Amino acid sequence: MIKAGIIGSTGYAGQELVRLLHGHKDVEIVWYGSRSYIDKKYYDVFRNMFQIVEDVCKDDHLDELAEAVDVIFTATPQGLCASLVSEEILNKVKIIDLSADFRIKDVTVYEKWYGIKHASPEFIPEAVYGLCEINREDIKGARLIANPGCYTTCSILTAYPLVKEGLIDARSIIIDAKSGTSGAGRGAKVDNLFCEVNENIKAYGVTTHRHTPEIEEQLGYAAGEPLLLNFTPHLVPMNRGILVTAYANLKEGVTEADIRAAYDKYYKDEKFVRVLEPGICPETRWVEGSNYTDINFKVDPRTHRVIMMGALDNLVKGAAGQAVQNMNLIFGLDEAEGLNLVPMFP
Ligand SMILES: NC(=O)C1=CN([C@@H]2O[C@H](COP(=O)(O)OP(=O)(O)OC[C@H]3O[C@@H](n4cnc5c(N)ncnc54)[C@H](OP(=O)(O)O)[C@@H]3O)[C@@H](O)[C@H]2O)C=CC1
Ligand SMILES: CC(=O)N[C@@H](CCC(=O)OP(=O)(O)O)C(=O)O
Repeated sequence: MIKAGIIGSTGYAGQELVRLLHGHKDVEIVWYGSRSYIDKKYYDVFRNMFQIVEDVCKDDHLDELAEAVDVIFTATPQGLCASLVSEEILNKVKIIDLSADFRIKDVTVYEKWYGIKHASPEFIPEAVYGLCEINREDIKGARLIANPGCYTTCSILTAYPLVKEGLIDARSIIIDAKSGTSGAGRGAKVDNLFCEVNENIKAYGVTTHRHTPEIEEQLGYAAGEPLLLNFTPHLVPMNRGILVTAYANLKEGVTEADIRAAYDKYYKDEKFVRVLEPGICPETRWVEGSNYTDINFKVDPRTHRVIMMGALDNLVKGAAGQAVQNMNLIFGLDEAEGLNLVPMFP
């Protein structure tokens, strides 16, 4: 049995990790980390866990935690994981970080976009960007995983095959993305109150959102050269879900068949990426509660652009599901163990 500890088990991403790991036959959660609910029963925080989880929430005594578990998930605000990582800890346990601390390879870029000082930049080079469909082999041998987030997973998976195959002008990409409110976390903020979010849709972080350099970096690797793009997120009044609509100029002579062949090449054997039939647009409701990313595209012959579309559940493939997928790879398990979740509706 793999013993797991979750720092930040009482946040939105952390509670989803608890739910998924409970359905995982090879994992036992032995540490429910929290900051605000120490000594409280976990089910008193999340009543869906009544008679399922009897444990109490614990403070994060890292040394004790590292002795007790094989893997630590950090589902905590930016900067926290970086402050915990050390050679000693990594020699004892694997760390799967759901925050952005180790996602960006250039620490000056991280510090500029996040506005915080990185506490352990010496571990950035060894961290593996845990986008399983793209970095599977590297993940298997990793001690430290930078688990990609919701907007970035959806954006990168949606555009990756066309960038990698050189079918689009990679410098012409525009990504318009929408997120449900759980993407903003459980902490109380005026902007996320019901009356602020309900019956409204708004763009935010325009030209400045911290996910922009992460998407640029990863798609830049696929393109074989650095690239710049526009990324505009929107907050929409639903609980879960990310929808990406991305636009790019097609290279001369590229056909619809070329594009479909590229998606097939990268995703036809991928369990968690579903390329939809022609004419069907991805919708968040058809992936909710599951680890799937649904993807499709349409060519506009008038403008000679391709419109790429993707949808996923921000708390599953965009966070906890992807973290479990990474853990499965690291520990040599079936990649889909604990993740055979049928999307729920409504
Ligand atoms: N929400 C989402 O859709 C996604 C989130 N992520 C990432 O996952 C991480 C968590 O996000 P999310 O769950 O939304 O956030 P929440 O605000 O919902 O939860 C944050 C968690 O971190 C804990 N925490 C906060 N500060 C500290 C601290 N100083 N020491 C220890 N624990 C602390 C909180 O504990 P307590 O409750 O006890 O205060 C809580 O359990 C973030 O880095 C986020 O970027 C990634 C992908 C998607
Ligand atoms: C709706 C909302 O506020 N979303 C968050 C992103 C979600 C998240 O937690 O970020 P990561 O995916 O990088 O982990 C934001 O815009 O900052």
